[in-house]
Amino acid sequence: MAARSVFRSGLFNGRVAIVTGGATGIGKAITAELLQLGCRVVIASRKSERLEAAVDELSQLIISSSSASITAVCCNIRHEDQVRNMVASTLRQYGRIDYLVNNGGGQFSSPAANMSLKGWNAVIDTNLTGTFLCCREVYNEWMKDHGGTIVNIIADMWRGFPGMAHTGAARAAVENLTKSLAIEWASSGVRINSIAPGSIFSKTAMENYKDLGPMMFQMAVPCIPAKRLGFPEEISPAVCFLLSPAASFISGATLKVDAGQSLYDSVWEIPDHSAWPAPPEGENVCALREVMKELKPKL
Ligand SMILES: CCCCCCCCC/C=C/C(=O)SCCNC(=O)CCNC(=O)[C@H](O)C(C)(C)COP(=O)(O)OP(=O)(O)OC[C@H]1O[C@@H](n2cnc3c(N)ncnc32)[C@H](O)[C@@H]1OP(=O)(O)O
Ligand SMILES: NC(=O)C1=CN([C@@H]2O[C@H](COP(=O)(O)OP(=O)(O)OC[C@H]3O[C@@H](n4cnc5c(N)ncnc54)[C@H](OP(=O)(O)O)[C@@H]3O)[C@@H](O)[C@H]2O)C=CC1
Repeated sequence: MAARSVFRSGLFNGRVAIVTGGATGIGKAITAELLQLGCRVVIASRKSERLEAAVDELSQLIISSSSASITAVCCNIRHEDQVRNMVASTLRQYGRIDYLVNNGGGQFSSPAANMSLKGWNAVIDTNLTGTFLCCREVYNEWMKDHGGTIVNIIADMWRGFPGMAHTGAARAAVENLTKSLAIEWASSGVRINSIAPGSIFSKTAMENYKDLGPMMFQMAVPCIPAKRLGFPEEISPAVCFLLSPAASFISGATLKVDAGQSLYDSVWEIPDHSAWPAPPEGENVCALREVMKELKPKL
């Protein structure tokens, strides 16, 4: 369960949020914090047993005097009809949608050369097309006429994402989509921003990678200036901030929540090799050869 929110209790009283992937990991922390702030939250993802368990657990956070509530709807964001149903059923239930958090998503780890078209498409459809469908549907059905705020969860793909090239491409595309929609939908009073988390540990995130999971998260630690992993409760306050009136002049932006990881080291090792094309011959190459003779530099 999430730590207590630092925001003013009641900040989101009477507001309604959809959080995709809201039953696990980062999404669960976002849901928990929104509930503590009085929001009525609809969590949406594919697996009904996860949704039910989260509703049972997180409803215990709601104190009797609060306007908060939590309900769930099964939705695979890759399917347009299910996204339409998620939005329509939220509007039937609550009559408004103030916030959309596009958090549902993920990928598998594989060198790009080994990715099948099916695997590539699964990741692009989930993270890019799914996010687009949710944004478009919420906008057309509610936010176009009433305004609202959207936060897209992306990833640390600023230097590419070797080992997860499909998700790097999809998340970079969502960052660009965020900018386009910030302009197209400004006249409706819609703000839209992205959050790019670093390596954030949760049991569900780790288990997605099966046996590789523990090692992947462990390998990331030396590449994080904080020298530790992040946790979902370190992402949710940033989401609440961007949804809140404190961010009323922020749109089309991306907030990195990564302890500086994107500025630092990469887990992807490039083996020593001699495959790179030789430099053009000339006086500088000759001079370097002379100077570095003893060190045997590669040219
Ligand atoms: C390195 C850097 C460290 C970096 C350091 C570590 C930092 C950690 C960063 C963490 C980032 C996170 O996002 S953590 C969050 C993790 N959580 C998630 O990813 C949850 C959601 N993910 C998923 O559901 C799946 O990963 C996803 C592929 C997107 C969807 O799967 P589905 O089964 O629903 O999709 P389908 O349409 O059936 O297609 C699945 C196809 O995908 C391919 N596929 C799926 N898993 C595969 C696998 N392990 N290896 C190869 N290919 C695979 C196959 O082609 C599958 O087809 P067949 O061959 O026919 O089966
Ligand atoms: N953990 C990390 O280090 C980082 C995570 N992220 C991103 O943050 C988000 C949350 O991940 P995290 O909490 O860590 O991991 P989790 O695996 O716990 O969360 C992923 C969530 O997305 C849902 N989901 C996946 N595919 C779909 C789909 N097609 N339709 C609807 N819901 C879907 C899952 O639910 P279900 O299986 O029931 O559908 C699950 O609740 C993801 O987009 C992830 O890629 C980004 C950068 C780093």
